[in-house]
Amino acid sequence: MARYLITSALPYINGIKHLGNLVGSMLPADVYSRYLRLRGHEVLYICATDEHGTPAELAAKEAGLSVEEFCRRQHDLQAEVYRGFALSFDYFGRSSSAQNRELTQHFGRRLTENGLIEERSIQQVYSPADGRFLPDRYVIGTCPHCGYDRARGDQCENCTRLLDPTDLIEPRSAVSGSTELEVRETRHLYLRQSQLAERVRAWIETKQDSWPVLTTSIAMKWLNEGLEDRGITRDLDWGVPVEREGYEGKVYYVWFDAPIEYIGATKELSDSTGGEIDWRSWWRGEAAEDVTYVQFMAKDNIPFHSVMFPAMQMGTGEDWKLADYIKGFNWLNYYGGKFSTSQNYGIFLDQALELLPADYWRYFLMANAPESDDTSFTWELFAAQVNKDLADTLGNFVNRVLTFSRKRFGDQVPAGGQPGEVEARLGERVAAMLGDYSEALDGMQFRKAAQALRALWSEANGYLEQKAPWQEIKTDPEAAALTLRTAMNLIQLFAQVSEPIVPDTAARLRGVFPGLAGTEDGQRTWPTPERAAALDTVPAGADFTVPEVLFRKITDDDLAAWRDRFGAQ
Ligand SMILES: Nc1ncnc2c1ncn2[C@@H]1O[C@H](COP(=O)(O)OP(=O)(O)OP(=O)(O)O)[C@@H](O)[C@H]1O
Ligand SMILES: [Zn+2]
Repeated sequence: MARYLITSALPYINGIKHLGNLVGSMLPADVYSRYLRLRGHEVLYICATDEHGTPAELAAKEAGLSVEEFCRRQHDLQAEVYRGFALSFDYFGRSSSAQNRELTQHFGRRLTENGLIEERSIQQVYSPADGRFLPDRYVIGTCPHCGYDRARGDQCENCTRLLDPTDLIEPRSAVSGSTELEVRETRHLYLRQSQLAERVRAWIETKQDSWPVLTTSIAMKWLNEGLEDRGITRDLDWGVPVEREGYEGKVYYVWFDAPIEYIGATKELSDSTGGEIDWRSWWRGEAAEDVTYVQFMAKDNIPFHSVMFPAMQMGTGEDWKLADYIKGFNWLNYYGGKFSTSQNYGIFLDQALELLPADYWRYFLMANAPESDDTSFTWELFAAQVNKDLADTLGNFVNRVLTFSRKRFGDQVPAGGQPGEVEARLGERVAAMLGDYSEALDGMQFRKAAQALRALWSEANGYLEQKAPWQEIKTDPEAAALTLRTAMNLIQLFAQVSEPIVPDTAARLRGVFPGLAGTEDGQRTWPTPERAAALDTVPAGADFTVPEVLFRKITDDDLAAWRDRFGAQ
């Protein structure tokens, strides 16, 4: 048994997230966590809402709420939606917590003591029309590197380069649209990343062979462009206060405190258990030496996690746990463009759950995860895969086997004769496919994992077609009984191994054999190849029940209505 610390990029607080956020961070982290738990490992899966920064402040204002109240409500709404998607966080915290404030200030102090934070007088964009200094992302203009005309003052979404607002060509205020911007002098703290660049580079170089190319290439691109010192304070009220004279009305930049919240949330959990779970044992020095720390995020977040956060951790001179693996994702697009919360574009998680239960989405998203490239959600593809893989392959198999067996042999698993050649070969193939599936999950190859799971479902259908118990029963009821018992063992295997990707369905499949040992929470395990090949976990005579139809088909009418509702072109 090993210890795994898993974190997924923190969802920002500005509204319910969309399918892109889910597939690019939380869902793969959940699938991996569930798999590792079934493998018997000790897993701590941590996530939280990212609550600081100007967008939260502005959204609160628009909602007529104090920013504290706005964040509290939005946190609860997000938490509820994630429960709906069966995300198995061990803790879902809040970056505005007292724990995070304390840790962020601690990081600030340590970095200052080590000479890695310095004060600079800078020119900052002030908008007289808005009566305020504009935070970087609230200045919009043309990217000097690639010419993208809606680049934000902190980062160009198009070429991922980090920017300063004053780099932008033809800048304007994102708050009021005003182009009458002034540049005024103000003082801010800078993280001297340039001093840490070589240490970070040396660290990334040790990961070149094992991390996804997407991750290391983005990290290296950043380092090769020259790691510049980065402003880490902002003129805002909402955030972690900077403990320094003259810094009243300034807070730490949201990208400074957000990754620290991975630690903060662990401490929130630790405190909520009265110290029973010791946060230090996951994050500090020797106590955390046996921990494997895996982070999940999409590509825009990779620079912060592969370079800036580790630089901060190293810069403290303390023994913080660094990421052992960073799994990065490309974009999931919705028709022509990127899903976007701020543009209200695509399908949002609450809407998705109104249409269909979580597993339909979870399966589709993992089968189409944007791993090697961007991928697209289309309603047509979604309907086709749900209908074929979930309804026709898995759902139909389960339903046919159980209803037919009940009709001919009653409410217990029929005995039948000894497994023959066909069953032996089936067992071998199933074990091999399970091997592929496990390997894909071990390697965090989620598309491959979903494919391998589908291959197992499909193998079961192939077996049933080949044996055709509805024919066998006419001449050899014993043979039909053997086929059905074997098929029921496949159902039981699916109940075990489908859990990471479609956990609610797995729970319903466990309900098929209510008395079976080892199916309770905390007792479930991952089958060994031998156990999978034997196909004999469910004995003859065991009770079974027939579940309601597992997956409903998406009809042409559904498709038309959903395309219409969400806009699809
Ligand atoms: N279309 C997408 N496909 C895959 N991952 C995405 C997509 N959009 C956002 N993400 C990821 O979701 C995670 C949470 O992001 P966050 O809440 O900050 O939203 P965001 O990136 O600002 O998205 P949006 O642009 O929709 O507001 C991050 O890891 C981010 O990279
Ligand atoms: Zn650009």
